[in-house]
Amino acid sequence: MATDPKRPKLGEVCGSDAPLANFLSWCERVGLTLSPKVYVSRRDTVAEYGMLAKEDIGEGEVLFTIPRDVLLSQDTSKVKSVLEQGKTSLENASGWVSLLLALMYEYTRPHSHWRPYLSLWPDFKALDHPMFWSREERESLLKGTGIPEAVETDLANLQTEYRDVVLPFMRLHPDLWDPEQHTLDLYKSLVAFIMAYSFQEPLDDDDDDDDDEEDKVPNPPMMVPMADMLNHVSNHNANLEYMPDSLRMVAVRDVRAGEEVFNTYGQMANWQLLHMYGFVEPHQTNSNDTADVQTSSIYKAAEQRERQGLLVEKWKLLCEMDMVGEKGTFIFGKTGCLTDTELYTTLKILCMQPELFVEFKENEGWEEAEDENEEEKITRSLSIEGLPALDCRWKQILHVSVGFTLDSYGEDIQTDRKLLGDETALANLSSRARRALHVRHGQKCILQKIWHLTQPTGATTQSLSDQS
Ligand SMILES: C[S@@+](CC[C@H](N)C(=O)[O-])C[C@H]1O[C@@H](n2cnc3c(N)ncnc32)[C@H](O)[C@@H]1O
Repeated sequence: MATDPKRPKLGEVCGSDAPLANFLSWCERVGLTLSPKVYVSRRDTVAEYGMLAKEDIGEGEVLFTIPRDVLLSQDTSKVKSVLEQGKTSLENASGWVSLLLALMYEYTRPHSHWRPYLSLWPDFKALDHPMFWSREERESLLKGTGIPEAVETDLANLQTEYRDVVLPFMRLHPDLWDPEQHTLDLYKSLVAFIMAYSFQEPLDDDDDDDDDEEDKVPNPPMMVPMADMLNHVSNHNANLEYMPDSLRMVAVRDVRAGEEVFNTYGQMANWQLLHMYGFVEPHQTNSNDTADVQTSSIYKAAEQRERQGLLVEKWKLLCEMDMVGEKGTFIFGKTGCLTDTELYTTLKILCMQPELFVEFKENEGWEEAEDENEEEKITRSLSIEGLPALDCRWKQILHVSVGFTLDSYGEDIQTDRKLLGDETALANLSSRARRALHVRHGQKCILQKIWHLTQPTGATTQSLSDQS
């Protein structure tokens, strides 16, 4: 391939980083093209490797292009045909097993086609997702955040998957895999690595049909060299586009020379960032931060209003309508409720007069004509601006359930806030404790706001910092 005279020389961009220089040469050989306006570096980035702008970049400019055959997936790995033959036995809930087997194979094969890329992967010992913390650490630092429960599920699933699906498959192919080398520990590290470094191509929009949206099987994850060098912030400036023959990273706004190029890993709340990627953004800057209220807390709060009444029947109907569930949650973001239709329907039914509820059940739904602006009305009424004007019975249920949620954390918001304001105390915290603090505090800020806005009218207005 001819050398582009505008391209920065390898030594210029990588200093003494031989693995990076090797990876960039490989990129040239396989046709992965990098704009001369960007470079990969470990300096001046938020975390290890990242991409920086060498010159000003305009919105819409392509930063790099990756041909599809450079992607590392179950469809491009050397073991592709074996995985395809065993497809039925490899089907599993997560849909990750085939990629995991492909990665275990390529990662431990000295002459893998992707070796220069694989050599750039971080040391797996450095991965610090909560799945590598002790259970006690998770319970004490992350109580109430939803992470301990999510991690327990992950760990149980990956162990079952390895024992029941992966091990039997490897034993059928001793020429390709060896359980002594491809251990449960390696499998677990690769699960965490896929969580943090893989990409999942969105499903085609063309056959968008709301009815079977839930039946659609998502695309399996894949590894995308170069794209996975980019760090994430919610206020990102680049985005990966999926083209028929290639993938390309495109600037979504102007980037000044010297600035880091940030991809987006999706609209990620801090609990999701910590769970899947092992890091957090400060709550103030993470516009996607959220907090959950368990549907069971709404039930408990409704019980205070309607001990003997129709509550059980109403809840059963809400379950049948898929508005609530045993482990369901209502999600609140910085602008209000994000699961607004579900919460609106729940509150409406819970607060319905008995005669109306009977009528509602008989009619199998609302009698009133479908309002075209209904969705907008619902979103507005459960937004931060709309909450104070909500029906006082709805507000009471929300207020009490949010109070239960705030009580479910290990410590109150003032304790967290004090710690965050004390630089010395903060510096003395372990990195895990610090990241956990950011997750908890962000969630509590959102919940406390909802708690405040749903206070019964006429209640003495306490200042936000007085509330627990
Ligand atoms: C797709 S990789 C990005 C490349 C990574 N920096 C590297 O050198 O391998 C994702 C990982 O980068 C780190 N990361 C990404 N964005 C970050 C951020 N804003 N703050 C801290 N760490 C970040 C996290 O460790 C995350 O698991």
